[in-house]
Amino acid sequence: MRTAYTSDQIRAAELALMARLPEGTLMGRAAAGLAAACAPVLAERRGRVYGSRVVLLVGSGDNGGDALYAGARLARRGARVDAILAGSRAHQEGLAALRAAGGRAVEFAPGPARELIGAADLVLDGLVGIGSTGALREPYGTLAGFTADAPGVVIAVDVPSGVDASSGRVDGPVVRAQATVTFGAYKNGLLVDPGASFCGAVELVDIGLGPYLPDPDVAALTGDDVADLLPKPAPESDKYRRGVIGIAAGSDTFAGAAVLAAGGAVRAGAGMVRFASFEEPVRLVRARWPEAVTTVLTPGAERPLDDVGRVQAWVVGPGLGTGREAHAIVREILATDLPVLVDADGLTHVAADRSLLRRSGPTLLTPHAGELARLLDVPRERIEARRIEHARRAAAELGATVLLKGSTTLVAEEDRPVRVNSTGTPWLATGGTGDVLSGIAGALLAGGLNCYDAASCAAYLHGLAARIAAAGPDRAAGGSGPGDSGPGGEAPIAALDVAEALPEAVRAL
Ligand SMILES: NC(=O)C1=CN([C@@H]2O[C@H](COP(=O)(O)OP(=O)(O)OC[C@H]3O[C@@H](n4cnc5c(N)ncnc54)[C@H](O)[C@@H]3O)[C@@H](O)[C@H]2O)[C@@H](O)CC1
Ligand SMILES: [K+]
Repeated sequence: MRTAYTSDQIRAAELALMARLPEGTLMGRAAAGLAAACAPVLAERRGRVYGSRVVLLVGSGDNGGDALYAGARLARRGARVDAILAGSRAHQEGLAALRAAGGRAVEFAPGPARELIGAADLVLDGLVGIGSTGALREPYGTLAGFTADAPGVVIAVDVPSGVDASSGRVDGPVVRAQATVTFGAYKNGLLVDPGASFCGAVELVDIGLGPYLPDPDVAALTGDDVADLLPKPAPESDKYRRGVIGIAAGSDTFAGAAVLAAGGAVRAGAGMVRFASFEEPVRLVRARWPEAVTTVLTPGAERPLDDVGRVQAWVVGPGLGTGREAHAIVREILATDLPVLVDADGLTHVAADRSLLRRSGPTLLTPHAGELARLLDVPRERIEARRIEHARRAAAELGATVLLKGSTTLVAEEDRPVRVNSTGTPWLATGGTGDVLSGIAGALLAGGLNCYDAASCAAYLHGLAARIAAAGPDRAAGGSGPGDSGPGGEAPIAALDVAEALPEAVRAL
């Protein structure tokens, strides 16, 4: 499990640790780790540290102090190090250390700053770290802008300046780093978009904070965690014990969603899939997934699902439509005390009538930002900008587990860390992949996982399967850290490809 924390949590842990150590110890550890991460970057560009050019962007706080001390270490190894002092003050001991090591420091001025950055092999962003509040002020914003054209490598100190460490929010100018060297523990903003997309590869430097950290605010499952959580068939398992998932999806207009949701469930290992819907989706599901047991629902029936048979969990909503008949299906399913996953059109019914969510069984909602905007009556952009906050709020307000889809998918449940998914590829942003995700999560619910684990394992497998489908099985296994997904060398995928790659994803865990 990879865990992450808010700035306040980190600061409290640092204070507790600092109280037991001589002054300056933590910053010394941080700077040593930072310099150690920079040296190979310089060696790669120049053959060695000696003679390379390093520019430090130095803000007025301790983040700048880290950059100055690391710069001093690199200067002692023969790098030419120039610090650009952006704040009204700078960390005095750090500045003295840099000067003593032969480094130089200049006050910010636009022309010279741009020239220095343009000539640097490495730019260290030490403008602000966990002490940042709000959008970058001037001249920090201008300096962040200059780094966009830097020909050298940009490494962020602790957090890319402009990214809010606690939320991942980005409100204005921001440093886009190729790598981020972070101290003590991951910060939420390094794992959650939009912040995560500015971090590059994240390297964690241990400064001894571990014993002082509280329960994490955010957590990311690893492949090992998912392997441990996944229900496994035992020798005595039969299809009922492995979990029967009921899926109510598709309509005569949107029949394809049904095939995709059923495919996700079949390939994710459901013991049995019972599929119930209107005539056209049933015909298509039967043709594509003969494994599914299908029921055509009687239009206008008072209890449309009476003939479906027993299930252990339900998925309702993908492509189901927003009319009266669909509403009756959603209502009947939510009236059971079974675990229910509500997606897509199902969420529209729930947004129009929240009383549907007052139920005895567990509920998993799987909205994208637009659907969550309707559920919470909040503008979509605000949700995109503050994803952790809104996923958490939705879970509390709606009394459900909430899986918020997006470039970093989040799973929120009251009183638990928000889980952030670390797998995926930009190629996943294509129609129908959400329906597959519903089927996977539904199969895991029916298999006995609770909503929180089913949602986070489903998101992980879905992202991994997408990578495998996009990259080909030989290349895609392994590597599942945030920020290391990318479309390089990958090919477009269709939603069913993701379902088909699920067995390979499970094998690769
Ligand atoms: N506290 C500790 O024990 C350790 C802290 N470390 C470093 O210290 C950092 C935190 O240092 P600080 O608490 O001094 O805070 P920062 O250095 O992150 O930033 C605070 C300074 O930036 C200014 N500032 C805040 N928001 C701004 C904005 N939007 N635009 C422009 N200026 C802004 C503030 O006026 C203040 O002077 C960490 O991120 C990490 O890099 C490390 O050395 C490890 C040990
Ligand atoms: K920084």
